[in-house]
Amino acid sequence: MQRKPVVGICADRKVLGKHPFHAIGEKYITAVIEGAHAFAVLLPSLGDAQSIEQTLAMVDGLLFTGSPSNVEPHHYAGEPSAPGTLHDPHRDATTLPLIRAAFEAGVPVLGICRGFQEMNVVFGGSLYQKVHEQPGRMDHRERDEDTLDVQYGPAHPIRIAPGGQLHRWFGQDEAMVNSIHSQGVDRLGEGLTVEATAPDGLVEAFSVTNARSFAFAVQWHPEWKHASNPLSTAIFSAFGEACRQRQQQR
Ligand SMILES: N[C@@H](CCC(=O)NCCCC(=O)O)C(=O)O
Repeated sequence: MQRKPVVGICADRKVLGKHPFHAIGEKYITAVIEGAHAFAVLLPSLGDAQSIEQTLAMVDGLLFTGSPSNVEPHHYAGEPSAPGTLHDPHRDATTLPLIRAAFEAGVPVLGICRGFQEMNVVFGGSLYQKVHEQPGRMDHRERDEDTLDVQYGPAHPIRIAPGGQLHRWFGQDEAMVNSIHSQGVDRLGEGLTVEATAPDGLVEAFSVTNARSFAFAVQWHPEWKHASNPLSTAIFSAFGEACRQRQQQR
């Protein structure tokens, strides 16, 4: 039997009822299985309770997903969050060091939405906490009253940087993407290359310059109905291929 590459997906820690759970949106799991043709394993967000070294030895790639929670601002010297902001410190304590270690070990990393923001922070970047309150920026949030198909449907165009990895995978200069975020890149991290921007100039995708392997992140949600979206297919195919190459090296 041809074993598939193993992709670890870090969970959100959330309290359901009276107990904490570790949860991952099914759309991320199915996109790894179907889009990257990989074997998905769910990783708990318990900080250093589990060894990063052992995690990296078990996987051929890592996916850092979106989440309604925000990265705690102290990780990027930001102002305290507005009262009532949802955070997930257990996830921060797990993903931020894991992203750094994975990059240094040459393990393929794909970041989506919150995962994109986590990667920017790991490389020394900062976040707008409310993009829509920034002069000249669009409102990148979804509308609560809309259906999922509308929320995750096309919301705005992106300009894809000529000569970049995304342009090489996708082959076009523009695409429509969904938009489900209140936070966004303020200062881009060190050693990151912009791969796509929104009409208001907000960074929508970046790669890690000179990375040993796949190290790419997007602000939008390519996992949503990925198979019917050529841009999503291009991203997950490239990620899956990088994970297969890692698997062959193990
Ligand atoms: N909380 C951050 C990131 C937003 C985000 O990841 N949204 C998706 C949530 C649901 C899903 O996983 O699809 C922000 O507000 O910018």
